[in-house]
Amino acid sequence: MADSASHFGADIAASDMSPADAGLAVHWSRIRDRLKLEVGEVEYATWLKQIVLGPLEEDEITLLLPTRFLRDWVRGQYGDRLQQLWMVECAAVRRVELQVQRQPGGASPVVESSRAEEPAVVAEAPAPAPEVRSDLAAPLDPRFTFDSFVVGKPNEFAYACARRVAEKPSSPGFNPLFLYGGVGLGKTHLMHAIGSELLRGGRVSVAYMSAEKFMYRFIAAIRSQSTMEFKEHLRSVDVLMIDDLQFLIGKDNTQEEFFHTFNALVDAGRQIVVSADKSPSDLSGLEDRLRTRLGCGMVADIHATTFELRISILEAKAQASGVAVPTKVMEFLAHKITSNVRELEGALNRLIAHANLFGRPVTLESTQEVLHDILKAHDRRVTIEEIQRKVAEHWNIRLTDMSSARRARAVARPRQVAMYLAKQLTSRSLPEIGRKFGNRDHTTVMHAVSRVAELMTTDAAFAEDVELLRRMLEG
Ligand SMILES: Nc1ncnc2c1ncn2[C@@H]1O[C@H](COP(=O)(O)OP(=O)(O)OP(=O)(O)O)[C@@H](O)[C@H]1O
Repeated sequence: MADSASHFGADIAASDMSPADAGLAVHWSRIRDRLKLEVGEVEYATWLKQIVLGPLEEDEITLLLPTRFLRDWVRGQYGDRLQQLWMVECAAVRRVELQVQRQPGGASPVVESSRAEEPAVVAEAPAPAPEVRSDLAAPLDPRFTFDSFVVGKPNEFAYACARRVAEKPSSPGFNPLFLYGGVGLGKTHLMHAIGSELLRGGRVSVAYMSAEKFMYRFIAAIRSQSTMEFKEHLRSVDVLMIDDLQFLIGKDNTQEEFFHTFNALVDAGRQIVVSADKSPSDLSGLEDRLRTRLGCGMVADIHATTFELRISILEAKAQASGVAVPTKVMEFLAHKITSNVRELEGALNRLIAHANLFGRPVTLESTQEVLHDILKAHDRRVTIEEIQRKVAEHWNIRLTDMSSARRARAVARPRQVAMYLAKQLTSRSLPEIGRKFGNRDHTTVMHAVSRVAELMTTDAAFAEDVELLRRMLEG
């Protein structure tokens, strides 16, 4: 720990660390470790090592770079990734701002904001980009293997296709392999797994890069007048994998270049693997001829995770970490964090780091404490209309009776339950709730809330009904 504390200190703009700064430093350290793994030591040392953590203001974290050139380059190449990593790592951060750090001694403020005078990133990209020639592709993350990929209903087809390509690249019907699905569902993981598997078998050359990187590398090659080398290099690989193809939408020249590379490779019997957030036919904004070609091989989608898959993923990741995570905690997380695997994994990693750091077991209570910010962000916002609909369905009454003047118990009791749940599950005030129930007075709502609470203590079946409704509404 002493080691990492001094390491953080060196990377924080202010020298005195408040507890909030220390928390940010821990987040930043994890993000840097992750980036290092993703981009490799050399690229990290060249471009990212010099970033210094700046202040968090509202939901915007500032990262400082020593020169304008570096700032623009980092923004162009890694801006989105930094933003994604921060959002997953720290729920308080929604935006990342990259700024130039002024040298101390001048009268100017410590940082120079430059959003308004934003030059196009590409326009300021470095003239000769040495790695365009030497290191075109991004390194593969050694953790993203087929073995570490948890298979379930939502991803079994994509997994099977990926395995097939890794075993027999360029098989008819599987070229190109087009993987698509929402954010953080495992597309990149599967692509890296294909690459690692192929490299393990030797004899093939594999190039993996994000579409965004493809674009920057292409533009850098134009600037350094090395497009021929760029083209030749890409056309010499056995397997080309391009991640997040949606980034090419609207980038006509780069699309054109990709289209030609694509054709040259497929015609030469090489394998292409592409990922995107939508299917080829839904990627409007891509040139038609490219879309058509992308859809010509195997198109496999990764669906949103199910509860069962989330549990299996948590089990596998917890087991790999060596930290005991109770089933109850996994069920709680799988229930609460449904958006994507990246967030689920981030939450689990935080719990594990916490348990290791303090030598305490993971419990439901510690989970709620350690993850309070993430859990808050995932709290479902239930509306009064949803509550009214569910309650009306449950007792088989008309939705309009939620606001009608009818006082028969068969109608009045469900209405009271809906008011009770509206008070429990939303942040609406009593008068606001009253208004949604046919302009009733707030005292009527107050009466309904206490009546339902009272009945729940005396009538077990009724209490069960209300609890069931609450669970359904909380999602
Ligand atoms: N089925 C799975 N088994 C194990 N880990 C998974 C699975 N699905 C996703 N992950 C993990 O979730 C994280 C996010 O996955 P990945 O980066 O592959 O998502 P993605 O679909 O490429 O997202 P994006 O659209 O943001 O590029 C990774 O750490 C990955 O290892």
